[in-house]
Amino acid sequence: MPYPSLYQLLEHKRIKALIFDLDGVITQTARVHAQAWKRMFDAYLQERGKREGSIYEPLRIETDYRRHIDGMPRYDGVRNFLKSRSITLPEGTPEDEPGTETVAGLGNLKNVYFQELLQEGGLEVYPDTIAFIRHMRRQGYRTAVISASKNCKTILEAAGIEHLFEVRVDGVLSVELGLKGKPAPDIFLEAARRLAVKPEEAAVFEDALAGVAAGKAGGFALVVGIDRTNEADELKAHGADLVLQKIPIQNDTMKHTTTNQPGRQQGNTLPSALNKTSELLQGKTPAVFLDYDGCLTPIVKDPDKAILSESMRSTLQELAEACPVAVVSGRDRANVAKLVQLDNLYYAGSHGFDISGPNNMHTEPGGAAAAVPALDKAQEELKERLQQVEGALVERKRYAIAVHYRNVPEEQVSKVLDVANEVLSKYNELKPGPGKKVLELKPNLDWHKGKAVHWLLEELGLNKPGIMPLYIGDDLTDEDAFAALKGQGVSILVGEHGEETAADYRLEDVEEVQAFLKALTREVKG
Ligand SMILES: O=P(O)(O)OC[C@H]1O[C@H](O[C@H]2O[C@H](CO)[C@@H](O)[C@H](O)[C@H]2O)[C@H](O)[C@@H](O)[C@@H]1O
Repeated sequence: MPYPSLYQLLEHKRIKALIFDLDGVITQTARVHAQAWKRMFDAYLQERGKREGSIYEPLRIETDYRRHIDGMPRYDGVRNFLKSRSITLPEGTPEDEPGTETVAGLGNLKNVYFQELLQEGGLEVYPDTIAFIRHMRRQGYRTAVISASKNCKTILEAAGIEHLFEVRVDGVLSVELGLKGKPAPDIFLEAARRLAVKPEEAAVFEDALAGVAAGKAGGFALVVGIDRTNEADELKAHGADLVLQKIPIQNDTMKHTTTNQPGRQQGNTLPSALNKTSELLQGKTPAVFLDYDGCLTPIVKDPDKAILSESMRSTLQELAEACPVAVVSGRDRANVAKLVQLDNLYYAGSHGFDISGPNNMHTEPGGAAAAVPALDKAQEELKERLQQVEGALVERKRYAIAVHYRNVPEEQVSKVLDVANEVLSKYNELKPGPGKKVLELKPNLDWHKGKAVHWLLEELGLNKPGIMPLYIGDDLTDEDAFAALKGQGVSILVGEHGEETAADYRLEDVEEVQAFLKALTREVKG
């Protein structure tokens, strides 16, 4: 069997978040650090050798630096390397003059040299990593950057890439939180905690030996060793599951699109579903699944004002008399059922966690009840912290919270998102979900609209050759349902959501959805 690719491993291990070391993985600063260390230590060792009449042995980057310094917090690096030369110095304090003969003083001098070298040589990123991060974020992966360096923020800003990471855990924060340096896993675990994922759901990307060891020790699902210095065996020996000299973006991205996510494309390239009802049904009876906002009603500023038109209601009523119809919504189930006001439909609310239907059917197949205490607490904190932000709206559903920012002034949006992410990071029971001008906090469970659709098909006895499942939706959350119906049914995207889609057809807007549903009813009724 061929060696699995990075993308296959990410898919296979159901990874949700990617945590990147900075120096040597994202930015070409690892060798700048190495030069700064060498400059500082060589001068110190030479002077010390002269003073003590001993032989001066310079710092060797390939061995001394890689084994004893690389990836570690600044003062740990000083102490560790000196220990390897049997030298012990007083600790000193962070305020020590650069060059003072203390651990802190030598570390401070190294930082002066690092800043100088950065000024002289400029700052370069690794384009492969940046392209990969951009690509994966578009696929919905969450991203964090970690670094033992206290210069992390400055470097990210100088490179203009700080926006690519939702979470940053750096040398400054590590000191504040008392995190142990690599090879201890603390820094990676803190990043995972802030991303609200478990280590088993995250991949670590590291070039330092101490860093891959830290990823391994943290129990991360995948530790990718980035081999910039021809040390594949060493990286593996320290715990890397996969070693790459460069992150493959071109080929693997193509493979990812064609094998793992078949048929994904831009929404505006899809054929229209209008006037194609008989072609789509292939003589079968449809089972129709409909999203609510943006599909049955236009998107409006106030979620309470997304009222179903009388005419759409009668279209749905007639369709439901001809075949099974379900509304699969991010909204609260009771709320969406009240908006639709038809009792011969099925309703899957809170993104499919809460399902009801005719004859008093009510079930919660995703197992979200355990997340309610976390949702309650998160709701309370969000309401409290966002009440002063103009336009921010916290909408509680039974099994999700929507933090709406559609009406928030542009300059305040990042504040709303920061608060939402911060609250989210406190609860392992919750995970984020994207939407249209909304960030949702959902139960951290493997359940979504696609699973709800499969569950309904099975439960209603619709998993049979004579049935053609049809799903119509406009949002990113509907992509789970589109993907779930691949090869079994037909998916229709309404309008655009800005990302590639797994849908087969498109409809422009709510009017076209209604025209399509009317044609469908005519087709089924004959
Ligand atoms: O799955 P859906 O039925 O499409 O529900 C998704 C979210 O829809 C609502 O928010 C969206 O529509 C609002 C009204 O048009 C709009 O103001 C908001 O910006 C949109 O994100 C609803 O409020 C959420 O609870 C649903 O999750």
